[in-house]
Amino acid sequence: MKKEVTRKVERIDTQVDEMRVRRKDSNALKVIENVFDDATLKTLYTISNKGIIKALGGSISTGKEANVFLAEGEDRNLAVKIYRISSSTFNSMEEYILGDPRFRNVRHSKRDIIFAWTKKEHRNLERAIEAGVKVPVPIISERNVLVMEFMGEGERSYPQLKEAGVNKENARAFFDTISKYIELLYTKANLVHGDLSEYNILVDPHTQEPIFIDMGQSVTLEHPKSQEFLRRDIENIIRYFKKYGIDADPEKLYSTIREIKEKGQ
Ligand SMILES: Nc1ncnc2c1ncn2[C@@H]1O[C@H](COP(=O)(O)OP(=O)(O)OP(=O)(O)O)[C@@H](O)[C@H]1O
Repeated sequence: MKKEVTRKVERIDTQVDEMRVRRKDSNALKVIENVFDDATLKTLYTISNKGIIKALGGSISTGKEANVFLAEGEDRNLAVKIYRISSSTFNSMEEYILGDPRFRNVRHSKRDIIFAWTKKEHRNLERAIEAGVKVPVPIISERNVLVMEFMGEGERSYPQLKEAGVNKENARAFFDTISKYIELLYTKANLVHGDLSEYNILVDPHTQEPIFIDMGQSVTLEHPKSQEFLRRDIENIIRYFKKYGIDADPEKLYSTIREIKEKGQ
């Protein structure tokens, strides 16, 4: 057993090294080193020791505060989101965490905020699923690493809504499902996504089903800015679909969602 674990750990080490070598001459080297600091490598080992990740694959995305990698799981591919400890947007993270009663006891060191943020994304995804919203299934979160279901085919993520071929014929169906998801999140999960746009929604090309992603910043309704965020999410979506002939009133959708919530209380 011990040998097996060592082998897995070595494999991740080699892969990280290979990534470093491959990117040696590029600016991306700095980013890779920022992601795989020693503590993060240790966290990846812990997850690998649990048998969840068998091998780490290529980079899927380098975002403002996190990197997403493909990984080989027990019997399917996984997405591994690693929040960079050296994240530059930490201050805005703090603002979201501090307004959330679920994190009242979190210490305010940068690391603790980032760990809480990772846990928050995991829990938000779980709550979204319970409410009937399609999101990647979270599998484990440890410190700054979140492992989840890979929403893609082969080694490629599903396209973002923006690239998913929305047109005047299919726009209504997309819009209705997305509006329903915003409503379900609010009324059933007590959550507001908080950063919804054509970039944070993937589309399964086989079923044309929208998938919400990036729920680290999603807030509960007690958050002082939850109403502002809900309005903004609705406005972003309505703005996007306007060019495909959907004419919806953001204020009306906002009030409808609030009414459904009040009736259900
Ligand atoms: N579970 C997943 N399955 C497949 N691809 C994913 C998954 N999660 C994220 N991705 C890919 O990684 C990209 C970035 O993910 P996400 O938005 O969660 O990270 P982020 O660091 O917050 O990004 P940004 O800073 O750009 O907002 C997505 O657009 C998507 O292409």
